[in-house]
Parts: sequence; structure tokens; C-alpha cells
Amino acid sequence: MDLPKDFITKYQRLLGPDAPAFFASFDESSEGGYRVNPSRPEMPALTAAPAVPYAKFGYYGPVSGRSLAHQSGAVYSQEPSAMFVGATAAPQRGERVLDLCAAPGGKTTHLASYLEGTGLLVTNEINRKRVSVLAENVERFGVKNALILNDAPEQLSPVFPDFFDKVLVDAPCSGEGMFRKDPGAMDYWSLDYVQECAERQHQILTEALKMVKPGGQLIYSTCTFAPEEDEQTMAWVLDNYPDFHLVPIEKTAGVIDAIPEWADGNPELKKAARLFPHLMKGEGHFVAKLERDAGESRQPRGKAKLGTPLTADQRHLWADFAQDVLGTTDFTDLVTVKDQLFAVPANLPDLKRCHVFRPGLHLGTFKKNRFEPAYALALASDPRTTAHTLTIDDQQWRKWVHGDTFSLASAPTKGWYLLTCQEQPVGFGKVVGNTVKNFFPKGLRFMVYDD
Ligand SMILES: C[S@@+](CC[C@H](N)C(=O)[O-])C[C@H]1O[C@@H](n2cnc3c(N)ncnc32)[C@H](O)[C@@H]1O
Repeated sequence: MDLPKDFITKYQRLLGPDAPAFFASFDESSEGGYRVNPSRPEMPALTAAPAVPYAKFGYYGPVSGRSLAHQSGAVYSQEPSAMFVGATAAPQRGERVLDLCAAPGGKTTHLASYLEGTGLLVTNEINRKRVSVLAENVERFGVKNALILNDAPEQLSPVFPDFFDKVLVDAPCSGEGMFRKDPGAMDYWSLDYVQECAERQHQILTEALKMVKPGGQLIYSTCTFAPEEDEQTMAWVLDNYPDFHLVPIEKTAGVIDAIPEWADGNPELKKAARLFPHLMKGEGHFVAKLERDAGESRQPRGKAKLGTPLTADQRHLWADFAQDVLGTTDFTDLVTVKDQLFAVPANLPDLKRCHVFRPGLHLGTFKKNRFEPAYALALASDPRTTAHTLTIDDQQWRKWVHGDTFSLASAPTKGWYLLTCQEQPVGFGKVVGNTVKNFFPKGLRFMVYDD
């Protein structure tokens, strides 16, 4: 690979005798990876692959974007070193978690797997186009407890002061760890760009640190090797925020200590982790875990007023659907936004200064005198406990994801069914006679080709 000249000079100086192995790794092929979704029935073929030693739910190997496993949210494709980030954050059930720079959602979905639908996951992306992709992935993964925001960090810090148990800053960076998979990332790389990224990281962290509750943690990560964005950024935090300290990260499978000499020599920096492509299977990351001292918390202002309460008619339509089709009335905090029904997380502060992209789990749409369930609800439903399910085969699934109606051998009772294929939820279909009407979202349709 034709690496930038300044990049070669810089890492020859920094890595010395290790530099040739580091440069050689850019000419090797990338190692694919994926995480399984613990809220889905197990797909044995997925868990038969070698496990990523440090990452709960993680496996080595490729996964196709046109596979049933992917469409149904049974897996999330993620390169193995990126899994180290979620594994370091490892939130506990019930915690309040913020993913500040979240799109396309690799780390967010990993955090969601740890939370198991409990607590709160606020997942934010500053870029409008990218927040749509984030929402798509969060919904595909069946995440029930997420609030999706589209804000800059400085818009969020006054809303969530001292609020979160865990804050993840997976920072925008110079992306040197992306060069191998995406050589286009080299086009905008320069020594000045690295500096620019470091400055932006300081700005993001300034806001992010305000949202960590006393005793809470901030996990900082990049997919670059640049010391300016890694050890030096953490040294800057330690110098400027005396109530934060680094917590040691367990390192296995070729993950090594961060390098204090690449910053101000503070030995504390060793507690952070470096993932190098010549030392482990993955593209490369830097990960640090900061913890805030215990102390008094400021209280966030007000209470969120999301959407509008349901009308009596809407309550009945939803209750009928929930009882008949889902077999559960578990969802409690319900609101409508225009004609859309959402289950929203409880105990949120006043969000009127935020851009709310999804106030919670999208349950469906109220049409004239009827309720149409959402794709997001289907993928958040567990077929093992859903009242109305209908098993479809592989051929029927291909028609489903292509947007075609298809026929059944016999006609079940008319109505909505959670369709399942190989036990995975794939959407809500409406059965009329022996035909399944297609409600697979238009923007997500695709064609499956024979291998
Ligand atoms: C490394 S990517 C995040 C990847 C994501 N965490 C994942 O695992 O899929 C960094 C994200 O930060 C966003 N970003 C860019 N500038 C930002 C800023 N000033 N503040 C917050 N986020 C920013 C980018 O749009 C990008 O989506």
C-alpha cells in the first residue's frame, strides 16, 4: 500500500524497530468480524466461528449484508478491534449510557447488548445524514431503550449535566486505522489534519466530561494511531480535569499498554490500550477509560415532554393490537408524534433544546380506524413470546425482503403476524386469505442472489 510519506517518516521515528512489521500489516488482508445479538434466538452457524477473546458477543469472520442473519438483526458486522471499545465500556443493566458520536451504530448496538433493554441508551450523532443510518441500525438490532438525538455535544451538555453512568466518545479522528480497509481515508490525511482532529477531540471531550455523573466513567476511543489524538489527548484531560483519572483496562490477545513517552511521560497513560494491526487481529484502535471522582451531582432541568398523549381511540387500537398480536402490554410510556406511536424511555430531562430524531421505540402508525405496526417493533419483538407468529421459508424470505407479496399453502386467520425465518423476526406481514401482504420498508428492500 502506498502510505503517505509523512506518515511513514513519523511512524519510523515513533516505532523504531517495530515500524517494518507495522507498515507490512497494511498489505495484509483485513480480518472480518461480527457480534451476535443476545436478544435473538441463537443461530448455531454464527456461534460456531472462533470467538474474539476480549469481546463478549464477538466472532471472527465475514457476514453478508444481504443475509437473513444481518437483515433480522441477529448480527452486527464490526471489525474485531472496534469491539474492544464496547467491551471496555461494558455497561451494567440499568445504567444510563450516552454514546456521543454514534453513527453508524457499531458501538451503540454493542452497548445495547450489555444493557439488555434496561436503563437508558442515549445515542447521538451530529450529522443529519448519518443519524438516519444510526437509527436504521439501532432498529434493525431491536434496541428498545434508545433515545436517538441529532445534536452537537455543546447542545447536549446543558441538558444532561452529571447525568450518565457511562459516556462513550468514539471520536471523529484522522482514521489511520481505516487506511487498510478504506485507502480513500489517506486522501485527506496530513500532519495538519491530525492536529485539527486533536483540537476537535478536546472540544468534544470538554462537553462530554460535563455529562459524566460523579463516580461515572467516560470511555474515549479513536481508530487512529496518532499520539496527538490518543495519549496526548488523554494527558490533556488528566492535566485539565483533576477529578478524572484513568482506570486500567485488561489487555489480552495482542492488545498492549498505551505509550506514555508518546505524550508527557505520565505513567498513568499506560492504563489505556493500543490495538495495532501488526500485533493483533484487527484494524487498530486506541481506548481509554476515565473515571470521575465521587461527589455531588447537579440535577438536570425539568422533565421531558415528548410527543402527545394518546386519544381514547388510539389507546384502544394499540391495546387490541398489543394483546392480540404481541400477546403483551409491556410498553408503558406511550406517546404519539403526529400519527406515529412511540414507547419512550422514562425519567428523561427536558429535551426541548435537543433535536430528537427518535423519541424511543417506534411501535407503529395510526391510520384511519386502524393501527399499522412498525418494522422497528417487529425487530424488537421476541418471536418466542409473541402471540401471532408465522414461519416463512428461505424462498419466502427472499420475496419478503424484495418487497413482494407471497402465498401460503393454507390460509391462517386474517390479520397481522410477526414473520419469522429460521426463528428470527423479519417484519410484520398482513395475512389476507393465503396471501402475505408486504410491509417490508421500501428504503430497505434488496435482492438476494444465489452464491
Ligand atoms: C468514529 S465515528 C463513530 C463510529 C461509531 N461510534 C460506530 O461505532 O459505528 C465518529 C462520529 O463522530 C461524528 N462527529 C464529527 N464531528 C463531530 C463533532 N464535532 N462532535 C460530535 N461528533 C462528531 C461523525 O459524524 C462520526 O459519525
